[in-house]
Parts: sequence; C-alpha cells; structure tokens
Amino acid sequence: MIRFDGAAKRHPDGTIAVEGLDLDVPAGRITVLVGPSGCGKTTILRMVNRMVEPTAGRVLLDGTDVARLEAAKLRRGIGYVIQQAGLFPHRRVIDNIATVPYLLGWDRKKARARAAELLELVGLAPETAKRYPFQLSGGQQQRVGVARALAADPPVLLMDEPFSAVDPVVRAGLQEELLRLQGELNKTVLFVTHDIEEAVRLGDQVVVLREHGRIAQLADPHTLLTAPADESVAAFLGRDRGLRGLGLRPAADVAVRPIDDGTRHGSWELALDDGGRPTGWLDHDRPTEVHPAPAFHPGTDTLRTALDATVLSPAGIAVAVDAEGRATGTVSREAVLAALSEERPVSARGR
Ligand SMILES: Nc1ncnc2c1ncn2[C@@H]1O[C@H](COP(=O)(O)OP(=O)(O)OP(=O)(O)O)[C@@H](O)[C@H]1O
Repeated sequence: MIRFDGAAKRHPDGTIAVEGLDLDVPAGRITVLVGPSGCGKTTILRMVNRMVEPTAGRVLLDGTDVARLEAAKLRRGIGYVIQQAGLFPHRRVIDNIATVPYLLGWDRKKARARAAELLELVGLAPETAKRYPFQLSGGQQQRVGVARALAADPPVLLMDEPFSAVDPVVRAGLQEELLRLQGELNKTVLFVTHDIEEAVRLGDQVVVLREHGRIAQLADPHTLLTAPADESVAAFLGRDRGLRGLGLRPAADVAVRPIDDGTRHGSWELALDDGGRPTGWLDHDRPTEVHPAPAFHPGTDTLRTALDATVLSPAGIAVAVDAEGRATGTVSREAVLAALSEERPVSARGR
C-alpha cells in the first residue's frame, strides 16, 4: 500500500503544488487521480518514486518512508508509464522493454526472453520486437511503454496520462487491455488523468482533486457519478452526467435493427461474407471502394464503444456482432444517444 501522510510540495519560487495530502492507495487496486490542469496530479505521482521530494509530510510504501530508500533502487521496483511512452528512440522494442532487467544485471538472453513474454502479454505481435519506436503507431508505443514498466514485475505501477496522446478508439482499447492485465497481475496502480470518463472506467477508487492537491471527493466510480460530493465535483463530472455514464452503460441497452431487416442504409450497403461477418461498407455511388465497418458486441461492450463505432463508420452506422463476429444488426448514432437518455441507473463497472 502507498500512504500519503500530510505530503506537501512547495517549490522554491513559492508555488504550492500540493498543500498536504492524506491518501491511502490500496494494494492490488487501481486508484485514479483526476482533476483540472495544474492541480498537482503529476507532483503527487512523482512523490512516490522520489522524482519529487516532499517539502513536508511523508510518502510511505508498505510502511517505509520512501525518503529512506535509495532512489535508484526504489525506482527499479516501481513501473512508470508516461504520456507518449517515453521510449528510447535508438533502441529496438525488445531492448526498450528489457531496460530494467538489464539494469538489474540479468543476462541478455533471460532479459530478452522476459521482454518477449511481455510483448505477448500486452498484445503485440512477436515481429514487433525488432522494430524501433518510430516504426510503431502511437497505441503500439504505449503498449511497449506498459510492457517496459512491467518488465521486472514491480508491485507498483505509476501511470501519468499514459493514454492521452492516442485517439479515442485506440485509447479505449488500451484501457480495456489495462483492465485485462490488472485482472491477471493485481498491481497497485496509481493512474493520473484529466479525463473523468477514463477515471470512472479504470478506477477502483477515484480521487477528484482541486487546486493544491486538495481532495474534493474520494469514491468508487458508481458513488462518484450518482452522488457527487458537491456542486464543484458535479460540475467537473460534466453538466450532462448521462453522457459521462456512456462508458458504464452496457451496449445491450441500445435498440438494434435486426440484420434481417436489410443491410442497406441510404446509399450505403453493408457487405457480409459467407459466414455473415461484416467485411465493409460499400458506397452505391462509388461501388469500387470498400470502407471499414466498425463493430461492437452488445453483450460485453459499453455504449461508449457502440458510439465510437458509429462515429468511425462512414455510414454513421455501427454493426452489432455476436461472439463469432457475425453481424446480428445495426445501430445508428441517434439510437445510441436515445438509449443514453433513457432513465436507467448507471451501473458500476463489474470485473
Ligand atoms: N518546478 C516547479 N516550480 C514551480 N512550480 C511548479 C514546478 N513544477 C510544477 N509546478 C506547479 O505546481 C502545480 C502542480 O503541477 P502538476 O504538474 O503536479 O499539475 P498537474 O495536475 O499534473 O497538471 P497537468 O494536468 O497540467 O499535467 C502547478 O501549478 C505547476 O505550475
């Protein structure tokens, strides 16, 4: 467990980044810090691995004041993931991932074998190992960043806006991946974001901060959305709290138009293969071009995924598919938004 015990940071120029924080970050859970720019999120995170030294108070890691631990050694036991991954550009992916094992003195073969395992764990193809970071997409780079942070199997993971530089759909994929990984690994995760939706999606507990690192509310996502502590938290959650529930509501809430009712939507035709799986959208006015057909799983996805799929679809229509990938129906953006505006309690994320 990580405990902030009156931890404060005042900079030499007099700026108070964090006034005095008391917070427990439970072991094996994801705690998300969320709040407006400049409220002290990064400062709080960096106090844990001593990239920032508190000017008052303490940070305890499993009961030990981190100030008493050697910084380099402390950091090797804490995974750290930052925005845009921060990979070494001149090192291949495999060696980027093996950075900490090398530092720990593992032999090259063992370090690389571990890195290859992690590559698979974060969902990257084995051939990615030999590439350089610039040869990867933003989302792939973030996966490498996560793999690198996990390489020495640290019990604690600090993540500072790790997914904010990628587009919403890639981001949703990375979030899902993190939840899947966490289901297996049970790390103590401290995660910083300024996006409340990301916070409620990932957090077992969410800490809403205001200026100087003051806690406005600490709650599980469900409580936060249904019972904001005060007006300022409610305002931060967004005026339309329904929209913020997108990522918590099951996609099953949306009315699907059965595939048997037809595959034509205006000038767009949904093409299916022999097995009934969508292969793309065809534009009747330009029939030679095939456009991608984003899909979602009504049984397991959220309304957020369904909405993303409609937004990315050239036809403005998302395809509902079953577990085998066969199209069962279609939904429009309006249908997703209509489902959202129906009065239903927001359900907390289940694992
Ligand atoms: N070296 C420094 N000297 C003076 N002030 C600083 C220094 N580093 C950070 N600050 C100030 O401390 C406050 C908290 O900064 P911090 O980076 O922790 O905020 P944040 O919530 O992570 O912001 P963002 O979401 O924009 O990254 C800000 O007002 C910032 O300007």
